Amino acid sequence: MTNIDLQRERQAALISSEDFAEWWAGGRDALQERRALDKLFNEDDDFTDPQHTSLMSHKELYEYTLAKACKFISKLRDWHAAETQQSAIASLYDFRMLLAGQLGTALFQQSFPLRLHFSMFLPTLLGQGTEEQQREWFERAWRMDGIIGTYAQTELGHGTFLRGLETRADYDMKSEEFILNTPSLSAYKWWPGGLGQTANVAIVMAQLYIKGKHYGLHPFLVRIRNAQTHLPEPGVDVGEIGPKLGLNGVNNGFLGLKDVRIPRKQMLMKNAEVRPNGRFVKGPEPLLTYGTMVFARVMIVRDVSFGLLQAATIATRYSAVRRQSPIAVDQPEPQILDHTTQQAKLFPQIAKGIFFRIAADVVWLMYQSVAKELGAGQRRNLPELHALSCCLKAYCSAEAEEAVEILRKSCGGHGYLRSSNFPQIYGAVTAACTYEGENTVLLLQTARFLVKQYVDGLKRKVLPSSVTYLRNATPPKWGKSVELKTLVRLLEYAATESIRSAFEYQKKQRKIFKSEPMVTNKAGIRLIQSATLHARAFLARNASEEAEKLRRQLKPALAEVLVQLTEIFILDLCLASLGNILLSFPLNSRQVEQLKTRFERLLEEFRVNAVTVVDGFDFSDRVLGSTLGCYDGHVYERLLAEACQSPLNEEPVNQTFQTHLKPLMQGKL
Ligand SMILES: Cc1cc2nc3c(=O)[nH]c(=O)nc-3n(C[C@H](O)[C@H](O)[C@H](O)COP(=O)(O)OP(=O)(O)OC[C@H]3O[C@@H](n4cnc5c(N)ncnc54)[C@H](O)[C@@H]3O)c2cc1C
Repeated sequence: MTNIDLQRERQAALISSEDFAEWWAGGRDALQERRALDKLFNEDDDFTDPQHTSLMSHKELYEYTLAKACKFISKLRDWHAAETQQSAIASLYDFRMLLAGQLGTALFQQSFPLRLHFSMFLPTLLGQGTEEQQREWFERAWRMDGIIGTYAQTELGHGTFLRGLETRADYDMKSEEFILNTPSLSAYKWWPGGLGQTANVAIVMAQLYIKGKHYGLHPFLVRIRNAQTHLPEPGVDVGEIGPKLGLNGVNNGFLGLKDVRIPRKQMLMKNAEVRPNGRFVKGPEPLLTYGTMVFARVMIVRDVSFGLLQAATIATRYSAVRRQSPIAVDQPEPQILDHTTQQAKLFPQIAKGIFFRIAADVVWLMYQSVAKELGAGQRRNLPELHALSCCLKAYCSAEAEEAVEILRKSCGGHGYLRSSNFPQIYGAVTAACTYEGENTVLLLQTARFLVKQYVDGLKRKVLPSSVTYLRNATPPKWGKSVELKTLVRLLEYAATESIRSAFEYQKKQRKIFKSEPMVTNKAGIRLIQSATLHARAFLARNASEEAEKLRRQLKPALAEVLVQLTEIFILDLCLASLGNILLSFPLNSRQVEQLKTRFERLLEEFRVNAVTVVDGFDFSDRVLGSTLGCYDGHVYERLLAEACQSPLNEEPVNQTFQTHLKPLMQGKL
């Protein structure tokens, strides 16, 4: 039987969680298809963990995860082949979503070592291999026929600064081969997922040299382990980098190369070619490389929104079950969900998870249309897409990380237990702040684009749609009540002012420093703030446009709840940006008060539907992997059952009593 408080929450809700689930999944058919797929795995005993993976040793976790991952990929591939007939990239996108989505997470709370093969190795083959190379490698790699890949770029000494990478590939004209070397300790590749004991081929990013002349960084397909024996190939020093904060199923590795030879054809040559005679031929601008990066970043926004909503579901259900501290002296202990401050911790995070994913969907659609334009030789919209994917990846991952921490703490002490699953979720989300472009660096890239657009705006040029607001100098109009469109304009206005001020500051710095990088470095803090505000403005506009659509499309009760969430989301963005807003628009204390009051009222109004909304994300208990967040709300029973599973509880007296405690107490140690 379900916990009585959770039952009451569900009965009192004004919307149906099934309606919500249908909308969230993208329609009835999509929801049913996903559920059918979940069932296929959930009811298969091969995929049931014998114990919580957090109780396994590092080595046990790898071996267990890999075995399960192989069965998973094989079963999923059969299903996917039967279900879909699409282009390679669409297929890959779908497949990648499955791996990171409900199913992948339910089965692998700490991810798994074959993921890089799909998330980085295959997209890079598609993005950077010639058609001939794709024929030779992609088909086989998609089937994993003798190929398990990873992507090796980062080195011990360098990650962000790509020109600093030291691994080199020297072309040997006589044998028509490249000779790969990591010439120093700091040149060792470090971090690639699956590299430790899993992958047998790596795409290695290396500096190309022909007759001693340097031609920049290029991707090389390097066999690192023998396809039959899996032993490292001669000259290859490969291993795993050890336990991490999270994602311990991924088997991240290191790689040293000493005079490793590969045929000329194994440089991925879509963007640049080395001819047999050693002639270097630069291809057209590597536009599709950006495409691969955009793909990966959109995926990350989806991933972090997923992690955030897992955490929000756990914390919201727990807050309905947990009772603590009477609000009025003579009253019984309320559900902690009734404390206003608890609502302020939970509800904005639910809203963020929803609107981050919606933004990722929008950028993915943009990506598809820009990819078509690129095919027709047009690159006009590429810089906008690139900037948007950079700033959303950076902003959403940082916000999601913070949100998961807020949600963990909202569960008090129990949130600190591994069995709550917050540590694993946090480990996965925080990693996204660093990989695929470190967040600060991505925000700086976005800011460069923004300043350029600002300058173009001053010249009255037409600006890309996500930054047209930079040309709109009209201050927001404050009406009697707080309106969404006013809030969006406030954020856009604050972003414009911040970009303007960063631009002016750079101008001043140019009088002091001659070099542009020095100027950028000096203006760094302001530039990052501008990019952050731009992300907020974009997300707010996107959410308000979505709210308009929802009003028209959905049942009124459901639409109303989603509009409430939109308002919570945008008000939260405004309150977080209040300092910047006040620099650009003279809000008086009455208006600020209006914002705060509206926010608090919305929290109160949303309260009745909170549990139903998180139910509507349709996470199974397995996906949540948490003692605190199960659908039936039997939190305390699960906490005790999980504690009893600890290997330390297997025997009544641990042997260290005899060897250490007793001698200590007897003064005999
Ligand atoms: C879980 C995980 C998985 C990974 N998987 C892979 C993988 O599969 N393959 C792979 O090749 N790599 C992988 N990486 C590596 C990852 O891509 C790098 O860690 C990342 O690019 C950051 O580089 P770095 O570690 O050298 O950090 P650094 O660049 O050294 O950053 C350290 C600090 O310096 C700052 N900084 C650096 N440059 C600038 C600048 N220009 N301006 C301002 N500040 C700057 C950063 O903001 C940061 O605060 C993974 C990393 C993690 C954590």
